[in-house]
Amino acid sequence: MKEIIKVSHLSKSFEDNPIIKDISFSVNEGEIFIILGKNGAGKTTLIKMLLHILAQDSGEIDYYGQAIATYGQKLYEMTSAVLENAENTYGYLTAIENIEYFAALYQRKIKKQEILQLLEQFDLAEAANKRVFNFSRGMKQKLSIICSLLNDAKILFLDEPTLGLDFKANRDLLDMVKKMSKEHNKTIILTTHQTDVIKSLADRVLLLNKGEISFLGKYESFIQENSLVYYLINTNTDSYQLTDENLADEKLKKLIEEGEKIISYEKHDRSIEEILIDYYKGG
Ligand SMILES: Nc1ncnc2c1ncn2[C@@H]1O[C@H](COP(=O)(O)OP(=O)(O)OP(=O)(O)O)[C@@H](O)[C@H]1O
Repeated sequence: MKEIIKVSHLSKSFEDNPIIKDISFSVNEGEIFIILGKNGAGKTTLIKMLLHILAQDSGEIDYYGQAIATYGQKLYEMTSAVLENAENTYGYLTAIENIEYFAALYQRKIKKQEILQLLEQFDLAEAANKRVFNFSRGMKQKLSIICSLLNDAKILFLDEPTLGLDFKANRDLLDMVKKMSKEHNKTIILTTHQTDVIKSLADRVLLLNKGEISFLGKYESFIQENSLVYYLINTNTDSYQLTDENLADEKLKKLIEEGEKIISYEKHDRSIEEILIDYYKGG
C-alpha cells in the first residue's frame, strides 16, 4: 500500500494551550481514514494543518515524500476540502451557477446535463435555479460537496460531511464516498461524530484524545480490541450488568430465589457508541 501523507512529530498550541502533541501517522492511497475525537479534541485543527491552512508549531507533514510547504498552489490541485461550517458556495449565485463557477475555477468543462445529474443525485434538482442564500444548511452542505468534487482531486478532506443532511442525502453521500475510494482510488480523510458514517466507511481510524493518539489502526481491530460481551439482567426495580456468563447465571438464580420479577436477561456486544463514549470519558 502506497503511503501518500506522512505526519511526523506534529504539534500545535493555541495561546499556550497544547491541542496537538507530537503525533505521528501516515495515510495510504485509496483508503478512507477517519479522524475521531470528542468535541474540541483537535480534529479540525489537524485537518487545517494537513491542508496547510494553519501552520504547525513543530513537526513535519510530507505529501509523497516531499514537505507540504514545497507544493504551493499544487496542493490545491491535489486536494479538495469541505470544512466544518464552511460556506464555500456563493449565496447570490444559483446552484447551477455555483457549479459552473467552481468547474471554471478548476478548468473543468462541464455540460448542463452533468450539472443537472449531480443536483438530481443529491436531491437538489428542484433548487437548481434558486439562489443559494435561500438554501437550508443541509442544502448548502450538499452543494458544497458537489463543488468540492469538481476538481477531481486525488485526496479529499471532509470535515463532518453528513452534518445537517437528511436521511437520503446521508445515504447517498456515504455511497458516493465509498465509490470514490473503492472504484476511483481516491484517498478520503474524514471527521465525524456519526457512528453510521464510521461503521459504513472506515478503513482505518485515528482517535485523538487530549492531543495524543489513543488509537491508530484498522477499524476492525479497533472494534475487536475494544470488544466486550456483557450480560444484562433487568428486574422491575433494578438492572445488573455482568461480564462473566457464569456469574450472570448465578445472579439471575439468586434474584429469582429472592422473588424479584425478571423483565429481561440479555447478552450484549459493546457497540461502537459505547466504545467511543468510554474513550471520550477518559479524555
Ligand atoms: N484559532 C484558534 N484560536 C484559539 N483556539 C482555537 C482556535 N482554533 C481552535 N481552537 C481550540 O482548539 C481546540 C480544538 O478545536 P478543533 O476545532 O480542532 O476541535 P474538533 O475536534 O474539530 O472539535 P468538534 O468536534 O467540536 O468540531 C478547541 O479547544 C478550540 O477552542
